[in-house]
Amino acid sequence: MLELVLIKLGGSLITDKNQPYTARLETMQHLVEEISLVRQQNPSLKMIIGNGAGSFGHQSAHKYNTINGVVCDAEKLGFCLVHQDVLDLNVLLAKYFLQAGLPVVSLPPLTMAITHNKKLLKADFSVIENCLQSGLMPLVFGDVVFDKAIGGTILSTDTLLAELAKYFHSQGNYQVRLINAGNYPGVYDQNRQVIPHITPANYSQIKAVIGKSASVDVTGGMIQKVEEFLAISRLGIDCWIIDGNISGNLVKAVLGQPTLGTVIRAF
Ligand SMILES: Nc1ncnc2c1ncn2[C@@H]1O[C@H](COP(=O)(O)OP(=O)(O)OP(=O)(O)O)[C@@H](O)[C@H]1O
Ligand SMILES: C=C(C)CCOP(=O)(O)O
Repeated sequence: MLELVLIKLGGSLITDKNQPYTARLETMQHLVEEISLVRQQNPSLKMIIGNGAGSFGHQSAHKYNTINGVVCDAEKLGFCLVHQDVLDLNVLLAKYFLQAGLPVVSLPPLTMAITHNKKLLKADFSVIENCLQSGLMPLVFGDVVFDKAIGGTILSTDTLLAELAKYFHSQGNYQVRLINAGNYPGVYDQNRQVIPHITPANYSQIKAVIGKSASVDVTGGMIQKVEEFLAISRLGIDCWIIDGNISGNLVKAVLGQPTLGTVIRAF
């Protein structure tokens, strides 16, 4: 069995979500160093990296209401501007990976996925497969996508990584896990204590305390994330939500060692 870890570097972590268009460059560099350490310690582990849009794409996506459709000329221009914003942030991150000697290839989801009324309709992940087979690291991100019903919308990194996790899990030769590193220590309960485990069995008691992002965010914040991850956890894909600011946390989580945070699993 090959081990595949999908890693989301949250927009809340790699940008300051309360300051439009403000990247956290030192944090990016540090996260890249951690992923570099993982590769040194386990060269056979496959990784797919995804980065959130943070205070880049969420700003323009909010301004143009892109998630709800792309019909008029202003919305069409908005679609292109959002795409450019997510590319701009992704380029900053990609450069750190390449400087560290990690073979990442930036792959815009716009070119691989189509939705219908915001739900994934078709996806072609062959380029991601080819990357993994060639020993390269696919680097994806939340993006605009064409939508058969409403013209265009937003596909979040969380949704894309969950789809990719399902896709590779269904092939049967990968043991798949997902790690979400953010600017939060995990999922909080009503007393701001981190909930260690979320399962389909305890979710109904926890749900009420999980909400949207406090910043400009069009893709649903923590509640959307937890529900995406809960859905794939039912297939046996374990998902961790961890604090990416704590040095060494990402390395431990990706290598499968005990890590502080919230784990979402089937039981
Ligand atoms: N119970 C909760 N526990 C933790 N965070 C919560 C909770 N309820 C709401 N939130 C909010 O959700 C935010 C996390 O969602 P957000 O989508 O901003 O994260 P991200 O994936 O890192 O960012 P991006 O979407 O830009 O990639 C937190 O910063 C917090 O404001
Ligand atoms: C806002 C855009 C374009 C992408 C959102 O992706 P996310 O930051 O992973 O939720």
